Amino acid sequence: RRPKNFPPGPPILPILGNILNISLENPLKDFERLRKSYGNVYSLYMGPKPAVVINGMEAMKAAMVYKANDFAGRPQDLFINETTQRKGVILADYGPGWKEHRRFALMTLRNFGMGKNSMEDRIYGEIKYVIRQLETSIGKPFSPQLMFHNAASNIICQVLFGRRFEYDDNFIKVIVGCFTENAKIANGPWAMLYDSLPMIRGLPLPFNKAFKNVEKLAKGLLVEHKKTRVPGDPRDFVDCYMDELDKRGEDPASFSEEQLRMFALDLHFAGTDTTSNTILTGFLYLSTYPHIQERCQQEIDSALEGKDRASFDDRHNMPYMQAVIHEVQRVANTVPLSVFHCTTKDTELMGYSLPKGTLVIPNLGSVLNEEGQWKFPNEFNPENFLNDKREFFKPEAFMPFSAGPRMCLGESLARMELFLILVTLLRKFKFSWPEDAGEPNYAPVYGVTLTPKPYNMIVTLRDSQ
Ligand code: HEM
Repeated sequence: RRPKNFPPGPPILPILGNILNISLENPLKDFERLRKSYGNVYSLYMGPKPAVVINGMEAMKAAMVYKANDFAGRPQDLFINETTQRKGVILADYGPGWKEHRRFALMTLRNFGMGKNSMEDRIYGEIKYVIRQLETSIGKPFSPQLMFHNAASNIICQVLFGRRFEYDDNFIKVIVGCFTENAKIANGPWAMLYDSLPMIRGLPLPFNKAFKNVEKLAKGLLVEHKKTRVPGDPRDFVDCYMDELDKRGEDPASFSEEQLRMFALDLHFAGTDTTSNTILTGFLYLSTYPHIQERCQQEIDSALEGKDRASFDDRHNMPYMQAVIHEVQRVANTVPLSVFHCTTKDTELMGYSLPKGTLVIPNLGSVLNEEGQWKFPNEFNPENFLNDKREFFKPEAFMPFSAGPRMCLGESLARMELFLILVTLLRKFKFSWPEDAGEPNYAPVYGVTLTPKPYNMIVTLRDSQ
């Protein structure tokens, strides 16, 4: 039975809780159905463990922003905690170790924004390769999945390790291979069963593969850097962290090499699928909404006239492009259930009582298409981000990066990538839907990140190029 004044939800079965009420393969539709029955804040039992699902902007802000400290924890007893050996930043609990690492990452990423070898340069370094690949595919059906995945991976590698990797490089193949496999396990029924039924955790079941993968990943990650770094002259994020370790000397607090290994893997993981799936969603819509693509191109041509390349600052002269990118993020709903949170103390939300340690699932998708928050909640329409004067504006319900103290740490990098990649490619190429490809299917494949179904597009050089 639910505790007194706990959010309502479907009847709870012994041992199983509510796991039969939701599809373990894709719970999003079930979450929507349950919201209709039980309201914006309801509860589900994953086996014996209660979870509270938060839906809609009002409840999301009430938790993530107005009661930020109460809701900024991360659960510590899930399958994914085991896979990260309780290190890194994404899953770190709310406390001094998380705070120090988050602050360090934000500061380091901000510093990379400036000067020689800036973030923009690092992103352009990779865009060159994307252009080269598109040029070799002119006129033929081309599947962009792998290309954008590798590009996003390489951009974050430029930041972390100061270099990109050829697409068949063994180092990156191992990282990507292990992550892909772990993401599949973490999304699949085995992880859900691991979390719901503690008695099966010691058994030799498929989830054990994920723990082995992480050991394989961490091994050897820093070897090359340690050999080649010049203290005090950092080339990249890893060097900056090592300098910080030197600076801290005997008293490193929460900083350590083990932390750095998991931190780097965290950032690579968080920065790859998210960005690449958003870009893929962008090209899926742009190639099937040619009139929107053309309007973007007209604006790009005029805003960048006489310029070699776009800079992130140019976005201020491109309200339509900005609206399109934000609308892509809205419909992409790339991280639909955010990262799970946890209450840090006994608290209240929308009149319900939530004890300390309650697992919280922020249903970001429910805000991104919430009736009443958007002019056109259920269609792809950049007007959602344009006001009567045709200026770009950002409705409060735009929360693909979540909100509050745990919100995405890579937001500024991600926004820069989306802008520079989309603008540069749209300036040079036209993207069309192949005539024989049938109706486009916009329904994504469910996972920690939503992925568009594989598709082909036809790339041609624009007349003006
Ligand atoms: C379009 C791209 C991206 C989207 C939609 C996205 C979305 C998100 C979301 C929804 C969260 C969870 C926030 C929460 O728990 O409340 C998150 C966390 C995080 N993201 Fe992103 N992200 C993107 C790109 C990136 C990039 C490029 C990086 C790498 C620098 C990154 C690093 C992180 C980290 C480290 C966290 C954990 C923050 C913490 O727990 O304090 N993300 N992101």
